[in-house]
Amino acid sequence: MKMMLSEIARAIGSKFNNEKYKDVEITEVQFDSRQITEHALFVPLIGERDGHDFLDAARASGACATLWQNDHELPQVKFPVLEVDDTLSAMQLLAKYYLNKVNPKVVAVTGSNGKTTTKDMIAAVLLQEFNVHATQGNFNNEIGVPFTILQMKMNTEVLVVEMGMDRPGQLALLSELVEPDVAVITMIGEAHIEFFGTRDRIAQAKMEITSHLKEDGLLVYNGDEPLLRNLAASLSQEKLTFGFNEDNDIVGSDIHSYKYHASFITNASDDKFSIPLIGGHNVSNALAAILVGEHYHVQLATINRALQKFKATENRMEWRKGDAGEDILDDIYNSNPTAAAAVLNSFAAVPRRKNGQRIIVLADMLELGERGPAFHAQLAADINPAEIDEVFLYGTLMENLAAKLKEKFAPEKLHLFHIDQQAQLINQLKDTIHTDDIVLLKGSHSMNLDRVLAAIL
Ligand SMILES: CC(=O)N[C@H]1[C@@H](OP(=O)(O)OP(=O)(O)OC[C@H]2O[C@@H](n3ccc(=O)[nH]c3=O)[C@H](O)[C@@H]2O)O[C@H](CO)[C@@H](O)[C@@H]1O[C@H](C)C(=O)N[C@@H](C)C(=O)N[C@H](CCC(=O)N[C@@H](CCC[C@@H](N)C(=O)O)C(=O)O)C(=O)O
Ligand SMILES: Nc1ncnc2c1ncn2[C@@H]1O[C@H](COP(=O)(O)OP(=O)(O)OP(=O)(O)O)[C@@H](O)[C@H]1O
Ligand SMILES: C[C@@H](N)C(=O)N[C@H](C)C(=O)O
Repeated sequence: MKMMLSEIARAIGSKFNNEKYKDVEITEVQFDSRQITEHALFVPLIGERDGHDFLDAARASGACATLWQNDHELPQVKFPVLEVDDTLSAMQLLAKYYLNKVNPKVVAVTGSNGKTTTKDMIAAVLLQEFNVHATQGNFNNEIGVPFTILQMKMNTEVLVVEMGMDRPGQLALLSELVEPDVAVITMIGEAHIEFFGTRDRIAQAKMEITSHLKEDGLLVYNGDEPLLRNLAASLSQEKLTFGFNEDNDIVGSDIHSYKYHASFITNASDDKFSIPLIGGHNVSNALAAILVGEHYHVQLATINRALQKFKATENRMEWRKGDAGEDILDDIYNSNPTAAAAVLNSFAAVPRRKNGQRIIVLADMLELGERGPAFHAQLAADINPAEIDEVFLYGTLMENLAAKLKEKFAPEKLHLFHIDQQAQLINQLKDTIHTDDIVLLKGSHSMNLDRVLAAIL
């Protein structure tokens, strides 16, 4: 971006500490002093710590102006300070101003699972024909979405923005901020169900993404989810569905999941598609991306090529090489019951290497509320001793799955380890894993499987 401070002040209804700063040029907006480059407007946010305490660090890194919450004592500095009531709200207001100034088409993506992957697929498809800016990583909340918008280049034609939520009302706020031209809902699972109680309420919260969908906008959603079909029925805007049931607008079929890719066909053409991720769930994500690509008149053959070579964000079913030579399927970004079941079935379909074993490492799935223990036990349905040779379960909630598996399978049938301490898990894995093994790692973000991964890479 490139904006003068005077324009920014007007956009957020703020005032300067000194008019002489009005022509200071801003090319970056950043809330973290550790990430600042230069010509940045620093936005001090209040979290566990107070960002206002890092103004000196921000200036040392190249910040040339700062917002300042007016309930904090003004800094006595010869430096542009723009006072505001709330720095996060001001950043959101500035993002909305900048979005209107650049005026790209906006594709907003949400869903219990698959947001980041589907966002990456859509961005790869639209990049074939447009200047695209997309959410980096998983920056998908009330901080991440405005931050993503403010990172956009002035020549952006399409913004592909991921929107996450874990409470009602959050997606309505983000929908109002971006006013999507296209809204995508990948699926409804159990992510964060602790804060909703039922999948119905999760679906209602996800549908908030359409609260500010443009009148001539489009909703693309998973038509295999009855909750979404029911909620979408009353929407006035155009709707398109994707899925595997015949009553969808685009139907995936003839799915083959291999080690490094999955292939499928659709009812849209005779073309065979291939994506560099495994599992039917990723085919579902690709179907959504095909619909969005076609909506923006990208040729099907071009869409196909883009999907074949798209790069997924790390820790999403990413194959890595372990230090013993084993193949590790890294799916550690997050976990919840539907995602875990989907990945377990995809992993079980990956052929063992010669003389090698299939090993799974599952860590607790968090934010599932009082049914958390039952959700963990239910994963036993997706673990078959004929397909899985070693099972490592990590975390207190995984005790429920361990108990269920012991109930189902005699010890000699299934090598099962339930471990509470991460250090012990690492040691046992190091003792167990051999060169020709394939290993799946999956668990909630807060279980920090990244440390386990780092120890065996
Ligand atoms: C508040 C904040 O900005 N935190 C970011 C900060 O973490 P840190 O621990 O440093 O924050 P503090 O609270 O200690 O510090 C307060 C501020 O001070 C700044 N600061 C600190 C130290 C310093 O030396 N200099 C500083 O300037 C600091 O930046 C704070 O602003 O830094 C981390 C590393 O950069 C950031 O990761 C952290 O960001 C928080 C987590 C955040 O929300 N970031 C968004 C950009 C984001 O989108 N993060 C996503 C995860 C989003 C997510 O979980 N989504 C959910 C669904 C949505 C739920 C929503 N309600 C929610 O709670 O998020 C999902 O399921 O996907 C990501 O990181 O991937
Ligand atoms: N459509 C889907 N249905 C079920 N599980 C999925 C689907 N897409 C992805 N997953 C699983 O969820 C994991 C996370 O995928 P991704 O990061 O794309 O989802 P997300 O919605 O962005 O997650 P988060 O809410 O944690 O940000 C994947 O590695 C895979 O295991
Ligand atoms: C960070 C938060 N939105 C989230 O993803 N929680 C999961 C369940 C976790 O932290 O593991």
